[in-house]
Amino acid sequence: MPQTLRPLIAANWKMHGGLSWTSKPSDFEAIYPSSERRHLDVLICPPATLLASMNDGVFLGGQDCHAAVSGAHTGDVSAEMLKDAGATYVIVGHSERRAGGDTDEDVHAKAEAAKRAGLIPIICVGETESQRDAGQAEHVVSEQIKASVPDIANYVIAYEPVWAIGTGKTATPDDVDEMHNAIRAQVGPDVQLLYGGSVKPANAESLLALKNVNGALIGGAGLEMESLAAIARAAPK
Ligand SMILES: O=C[C@H](O)COP(=O)(O)O
Repeated sequence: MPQTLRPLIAANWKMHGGLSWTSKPSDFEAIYPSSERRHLDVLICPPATLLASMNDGVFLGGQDCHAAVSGAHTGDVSAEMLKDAGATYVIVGHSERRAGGDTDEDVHAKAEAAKRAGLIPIICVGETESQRDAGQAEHVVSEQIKASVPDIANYVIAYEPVWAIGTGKTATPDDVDEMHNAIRAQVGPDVQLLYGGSVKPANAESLLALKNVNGALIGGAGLEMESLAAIARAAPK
């Protein structure tokens, strides 16, 4: 089925990588040249320490931000700092940050901070395994969206079932289809919806072919440029 929204293939490197890895985005360009991928966008979200050293033909993003512009917030990075270092996007509300204490209200404030700084927030939502088993998945995700998404025009939603992250368990295309159709009905036609959770080259095509899946948020398989490129190549043209 034709997609109306441009695919976004996003790699979240989490706490992996160092300065010796800075050749990787240029490796990506060699493996899958931008001249062949004008129909999609590729984003790499490295650790903040690497952002300023990367500038190789893909979009860059942060993995989290503080809601304030600056101040006495030891260890934090503001959206403005990410922008200054070359970011276009920032992930907010990743389940690994929510597990560390981020509430929907925090995620809402961080998404507003992203807009203030001129970044596009990728707002993550997703249910736990016990919530899914209890039949609450759609309700949980809908409530997270209501509470986490501010009144801004330009944002991305990443649906990441917590039980599928880094586990090798991928939601079935039917499960993803059902959830993404529900999210689409809630947020309207203009918001890119990414699926995340054990996306690999082997399952990317079936997930990216779904009508309301407009890209992927990739953890482990996004660390290697070959597998990231294979996933990107699976996106519909
Ligand atoms: O941000 C990415 C997600 O947490 C997915 O990670 P994963 O692809 O390793 O399951």
